[in-house]
Formats: sequence, C-alpha cells, structure tokens
Amino acid sequence: MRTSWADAVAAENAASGSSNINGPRGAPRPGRSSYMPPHLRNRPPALDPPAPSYSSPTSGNDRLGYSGPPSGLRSGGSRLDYGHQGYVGGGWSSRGGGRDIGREREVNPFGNNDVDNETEHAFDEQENTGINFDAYEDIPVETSGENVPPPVNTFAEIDLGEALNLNIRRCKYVKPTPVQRHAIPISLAGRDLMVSAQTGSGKTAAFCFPIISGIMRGKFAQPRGYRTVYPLALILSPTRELSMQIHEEAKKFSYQTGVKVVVAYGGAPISQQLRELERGVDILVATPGRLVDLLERAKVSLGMIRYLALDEADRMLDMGFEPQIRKIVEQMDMPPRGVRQTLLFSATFPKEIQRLASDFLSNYIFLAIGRVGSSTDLIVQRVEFVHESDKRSLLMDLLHAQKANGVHGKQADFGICGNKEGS
Ligand SMILES: Nc1ncnc2c1ncn2[C@@H]1O[C@H](COP(=O)(O)OP(=O)(O)OP(=O)(O)O)[C@@H](O)[C@H]1O
Repeated sequence: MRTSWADAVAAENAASGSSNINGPRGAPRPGRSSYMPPHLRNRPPALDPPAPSYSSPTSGNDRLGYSGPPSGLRSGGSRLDYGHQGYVGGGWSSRGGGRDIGREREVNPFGNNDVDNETEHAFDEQENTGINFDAYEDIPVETSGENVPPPVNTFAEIDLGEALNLNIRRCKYVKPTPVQRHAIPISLAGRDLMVSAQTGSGKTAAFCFPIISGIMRGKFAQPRGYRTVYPLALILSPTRELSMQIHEEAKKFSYQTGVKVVVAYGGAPISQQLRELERGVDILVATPGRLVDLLERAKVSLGMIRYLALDEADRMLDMGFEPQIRKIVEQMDMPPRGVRQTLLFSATFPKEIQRLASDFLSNYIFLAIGRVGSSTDLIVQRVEFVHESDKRSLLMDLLHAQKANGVHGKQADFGICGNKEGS
C-alpha cells in the first residue's frame, strides 16, 4: 500500500481524533524518518550530497553568487538528495517540452484531447474573455526606475521558449496586454518590479511567463528531503479562489514544459495538498496562512526560491496577512532580496504597501498601468435623475433593455442613491 506524508498526516489526524483541517502544528513525530518516499525506493544509498548550488538562468537574470540555502537548511531532519544531471525540479523528468517518461501523464489543462491541432487555429480567434482588450491600447502607462527595459508589442519579440510559446497560442492570446508588454521584458531582465494594474488586465500571465521561462532555462538542481520540498517560485495570493484561478492559468502556461505547479490554500484538507506537493513542485501558489502551516510542519522549504510574486498585495494586507507575509519572506529560509527576484502587484499603494515594497524589493522598477486610484477610462458613467416614485420602473427598464440588447462584452453596474431626506 502506498504511504506518503499525506497519508501519514491523515493517519495522524485519525489517530489523534483531530478533525482540525489545519492539523497539529509543530515538528513531525520521530519514527517516521524510516519512511522511504516512492522516488527514492530501489535506489542505492545516496553518497554525501554536494553543496547545493544555483546555476543562473540564461534569461538575463544575473542574480549570481548565492550559494543556496543556509547550512541550517530545514529538511525535516532528513538527509537530502540533490538534483543530478537529468533530474530537473520536482521529479518531472524534462523541461525541454517533452513528456515525462515513467511518470504520471500530465493532465491536459486545455480540456480538449487534440491540443496540437487546436493550436493551428489558435491565432484565428481571440479568446472570449469578456474583456475589451482593444480599449486597453490607449491606457496610460508610467514606468520609473533605473534602466527600464523597453516594452514589446508582440509575444514573438520575447524569447520565452518554444513550449511556453505553444501554450500562449493554445490560450489564444494573440498579443500581449499592456501590463504584459511592459512587465514581461522587465522581469525577464531579472529586475524586481512593483506593478499597479487593474483587475482583469492580464497580470497572471505577466508574472507567470517570466517565472516559467526562467525555471525552464535555469537548470536549477533542487535538493530533495524525505519530507521537504523546495519550490523554485512562490506566488502568494490573498484567497483560495484567486489561488485556484492562478493555479489553473499557470497549469495551462506550463503544460508540457516540465515545470510543475501546485496550489495550497486554507479551508480545505491539507492531506490532499501534501500529496500533490510530494509529487514535486517548481511553482507553489499559496495563501499566506496555509503556507505558514506547511513551513512550520517543515513540509516546504523556501531555501531554493528564485522568484517571489505577491498578487493583490493590498488585499492581503487588508485581510490582516502582513505578519504571515513578513514571516514567510523575512523570517524563514527564503533567499534575501537581490538574490531572489520579487514581483509585487497591488491595485493601491497605501503606506503599508510602500513599506512592504521597500523591505522586499531591490532596485526595483515601478510600473503603473492606467491611473492609480481613479476610475478607469474603460468605465462610462451615466447619471439619470428621476422622481422618487419612478426609480423602480426606471431600473426595471434598464435591466430589460440590457437583457434584450445583450451586454456585448461589457458589464453594467447600477448604483441607486437618494437625497438627504431619504431614498
Ligand atoms: N494577452 C492576452 N490575450 C487574450 N486574453 C488574455 C491575455 N492575457 C490574459 N488574458 C485573459 O484575460 C483574462 C483576465 O486575465 P487575468 O486573470 O490574468 O487578469 P488579472 O489581472 O490577473 O485579473 P484578476 O485580478 O482578476 O486576477 C483571463 O481570462 C485571461 O486568460
């Protein structure tokens, strides 16, 4: 019977009668060190592991000189098995766009069985996202910082690698959105970045493409503890829903690249997430609370993190996650700023976010897409003055007209207000 950390956690919870989905915190119990994970079974005992080392990505990310996790590497007390030639990240055997041999078949995230034929027609039509991308063309963009890499106009101008380019076609992305045009070249140049962009502007691809491309080229040798995994990239997001959404997108972008994406969020049993992690992880998408839990259980080490992305940072602070975020970034084993590459996305920039940026980012570029803190050019506002007694019928008329005409990819919101005396 297959046993794993996840099974062990489930068994432990069952034995202790614990129904707490977060499970017990603290160090794993002694005795489980005899467990041999599947990937190490039937192998000769490992020789003394070499010191972990990074090879720099060839994508212009020149953060050299970091010699890997500190000597007090959190390994859950286990011996480490370092990556060998041919072993690349998280147990997936190829990052060259090939299929994994002898491993589970990668699920096609595009939901069709014939993705390659599909690709031929991918440029014929733009995915119907309900977003008016043409309107984005005129959106004002501001950048500040030293030596800002120039934006691109097409995906073809950026060398993201063949496998990723194929997935961009499969996603039916014809041209980059403004945030992608600016943020991708900046990230590929290895620079830290703080971005203000509207929701739905294509931020997910803006941070995923450079991360996936960097991992594909980086040939990072991840150490492997018996119980601990060492992701190369961490994407922090405020909610379970957003984490799931990023995970879904990232799986499409990384399909057949050999880069493995795993998601971990609170409010769901941890054992299934542990099982996924155990299969290997290059990019971990996580909510802060659940990640702290995994770090405290020594299931995840941040010692190999090369890319850190914080999505909707202002929302994370609004939700009270600052202590967890600071713990993750500053108090665990994550490489310091300047060594890792950090991308921070936030719709607003109150003092707390500015402090976070100055603590987490190094010599960064600030990129503002659209106007920060004001309503956008994409929204048309109309005010109708009506008599109190006509409010209801006007609203019904507007709703019916909307239904009859269709929304044509636009969304309509109605706000109703009254006067001082009452509404
Ligand atoms: N270049 C592109 N061409 C066509 N569609 C795109 C492009 N980039 C992103 N999209 C699509 O636009 C939609 C919104 O993108 P995305 O979710 O990345 O935006 P976001 O800024 O991260 O939004 P949110 O803040 O809601 O997470 C998605 O359906 C995505 O697949």
